[in-house]
Amino acid sequence: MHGGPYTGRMIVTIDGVAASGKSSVASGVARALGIPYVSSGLLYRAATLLGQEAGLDLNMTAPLLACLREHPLRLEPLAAGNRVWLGQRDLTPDLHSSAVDRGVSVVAAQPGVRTWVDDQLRALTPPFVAEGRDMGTNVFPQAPAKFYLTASPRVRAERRSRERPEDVAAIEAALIQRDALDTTQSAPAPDARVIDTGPLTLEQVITVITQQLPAP
Ligand SMILES: Nc1ncnc2c1ncn2[C@@H]1O[C@H](COP(=O)(O)OP(=O)(O)O)[C@@H](O)[C@H]1O
Ligand SMILES: Nc1ccn([C@H]2C[C@H](O)[C@@H](COP(=O)(O)OP(=O)(O)O)O2)c(=O)n1
Repeated sequence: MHGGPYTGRMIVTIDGVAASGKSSVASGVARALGIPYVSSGLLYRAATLLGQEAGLDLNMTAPLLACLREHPLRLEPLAAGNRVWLGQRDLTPDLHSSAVDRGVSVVAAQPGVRTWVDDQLRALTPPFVAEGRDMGTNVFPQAPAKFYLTASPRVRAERRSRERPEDVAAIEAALIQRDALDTTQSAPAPDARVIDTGPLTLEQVITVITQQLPAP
C-alpha cells in the first residue's frame, strides 16, 4: 500500500455514476496521498447555477458561454473539499440543490461547455486526484491509475437521502433519469478498475484504491 505524502506528478482518475461516492472517495484518497483532488462536476454545477440565476435557457450554449466569460468561475481544489468562487462569492453551498441536479445534465451535454470545463482542468498542475464522468476517458487519458465507481440506484438514493430533503423514492427516480441523460460521457475507461461501492464502506473503497496505486 502506498503511504503519502505523494511527491510524483501522477494523476489518479475516479469516475462513476451520480452519487456513487466519487467526491468522498477522491477526497479520502487525496488526503491519504497528501495531494489535492479536483471535482469536475462542481464546474458543471456552477455553470448551471450561473445560467439559472441569469434566467438563461440552459439548452442554449452561446448565451451561457458568454455569461461564463463575463463572470469567470474559479475552482479551488482543496483536499478537504473543493469550492467554486464567483469573484468573492463562494457558490459551493448552492451547488448541490435539487434544482441544480435537475438542470446540470442539459448543461453538461453541450460540447462548448465541456471544452470550457476541460480547459480549466488541463491547466491544473499534477499531482492530483480528478473525479467526474470522463476524467479517465477524455480529459486525462494518459493517467496511469483509473477507477470507476458504481452502486445500485437504491443504494445511491439511500446515501443521498441523508443530504437532500426529498424521500428515497424521489431521489432514486431522479438519479436514474440523470444516469440516462449522462450516459454519453459516463462510460468507464477500458483501463479503469471498476469498483462496486455498494457492499463497501467509504474507508474500504479508499483503501482498495490506495492499495492499487503505482509508486510515485
Ligand atoms: N462505500 C461508500 N463509498 C462511497 N461513498 C459512500 C459509501 N458509503 C456511503 N457513502 C456516502 O455516499 C454519499 C455520496 O457520496 P458523494 O461523494 O457525494 O458521491 P458523488 O461525488 O459520486 O456524487 C456521501 O455522503 C458518502 O459519504
Ligand atoms: N466530468 C464530468 C463531471 C460531471 N458531469 C455532469 C454529470 C452530472 O449530472 C453533473 C454533476 O456531476 P457531479 O459529479 O457533481 O454529480 P453527482 O455528485 O455524481 O450527482 O455534471 C459530466 O458530464 N462530466
